[in-house]
Amino acid sequence: MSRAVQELVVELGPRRYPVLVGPGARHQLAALLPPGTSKVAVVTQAGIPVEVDPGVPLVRLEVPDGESAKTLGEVERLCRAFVAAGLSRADAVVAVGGGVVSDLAGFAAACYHRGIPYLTVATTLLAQVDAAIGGKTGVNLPEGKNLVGAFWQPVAVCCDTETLASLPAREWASGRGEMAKYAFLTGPDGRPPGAGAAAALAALPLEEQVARCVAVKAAVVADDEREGGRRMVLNYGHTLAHALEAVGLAGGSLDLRHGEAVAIGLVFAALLARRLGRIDEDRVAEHRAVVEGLGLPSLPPPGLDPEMLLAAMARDKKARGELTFVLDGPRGVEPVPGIPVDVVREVLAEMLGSTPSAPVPSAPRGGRG
Ligand SMILES: NC(=O)c1ccc[n+]([C@@H]2O[C@H](COP(=O)([O-])OP(=O)(O)OC[C@H]3O[C@@H](n4cnc5c(N)ncnc54)[C@H](O)[C@@H]3O)[C@@H](O)[C@H]2O)c1
Ligand SMILES: O=C(O)C(=O)C[C@@H](O)[C@H](O)[C@H](O)COP(=O)(O)O
Ligand SMILES: [Zn+2]
Repeated sequence: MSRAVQELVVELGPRRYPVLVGPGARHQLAALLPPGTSKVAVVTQAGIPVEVDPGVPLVRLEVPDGESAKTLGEVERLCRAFVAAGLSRADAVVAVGGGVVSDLAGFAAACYHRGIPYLTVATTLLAQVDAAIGGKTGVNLPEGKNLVGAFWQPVAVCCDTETLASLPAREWASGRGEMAKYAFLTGPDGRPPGAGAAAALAALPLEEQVARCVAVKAAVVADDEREGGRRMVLNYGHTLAHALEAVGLAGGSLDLRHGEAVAIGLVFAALLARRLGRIDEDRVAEHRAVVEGLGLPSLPPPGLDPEMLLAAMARDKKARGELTFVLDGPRGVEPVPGIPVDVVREVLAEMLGSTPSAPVPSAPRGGRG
């Protein structure tokens, strides 16, 4: 069963769409295009060895590698290439890549002609379990991550697990950072969220791991498409993660993948929840054990300026005057507004003062790296 392509659905009424998960899912792309599509722009990166056949003429457009490619300038370049290719509202954009490609191509599709259809063939673990689904598209500003964007749902998503064969080890680990997040949101098979859920997820065949994460994300998105409330749980670990990434983008020597930053952010959120009396030390240790067990860092690299991180966190999109953090607690993980900056500063000092411990690498079943 798990080797076949499964079809999950993001239930959004007239904009509901399928997410195909499994080996060879990309070969169904042609059948997923909106009827009447006459051509597509395939947006990808030079280093991604994945070909797609949409069954209609295509123009192949490459975007640069890395987080620094998520810029408004790159969106303009893409949109001008769409004009050059004669793309109309009857055509489509197909993103073939990881989260950088789908965030960029999705946002370009959302803007071009005020919105044309787009589809994603997700080729990283992180994109398959998270970035390709849910319709958050956008780019960074020098001031911070994902500060400009749109909710623009894809027409369909292919999570073709065959494409992961060429994924570098570090990108596998980064994808597991988002999977660690899911482990604290839900407990599959009746287990409570946390270490047991992470172990249960990791024990599944790869296709099933991806499908479980997609199912969790699809349910949350269907319930709260535009992040009025519950969807914020998908941002667990992201308030510090985005600040770390923003500091990296601002020219520091920080080199963190998104999933690595999320792993550190999950542990930070646990420390903050403990400081606020929401969880105990054992639960913090559980967060550390989960991320380290997945081969991910639980502490930021040394030498970071806490005030730069605090300034970046103040620009988080969940903030409403004071900071909003997604925190674990007696009711599980939930958004918590009104977190005083001094408390965050104190917990940050605690974390930055800790001695980094080496992550313990271990690959889940079906995962490489
Ligand atoms: N929109 C969302 O809901 C959402 C969710 C999570 C993350 N994100 C965003 O996604 C981005 C991170 O995405 P990512 O982790 O996929 O990183 P990425 O897109 O930068 O890809 C990582 C690297 O893997 C390469 N690559 C991709 N597929 C490959 C393949 N099959 N074989 C070999 N190499 C391959 C890429 O060229 C790149 O060098 C961040 O910008 C993050 O903010 C968005
Ligand atoms: O889909 C969501 O909602 C998420 O928050 C998923 C996150 O993993 C992802 O990193 C997302 O891009 C963060 O969005 P942002 O709104 O905090 O920029
Ligand atoms: Zn994320």
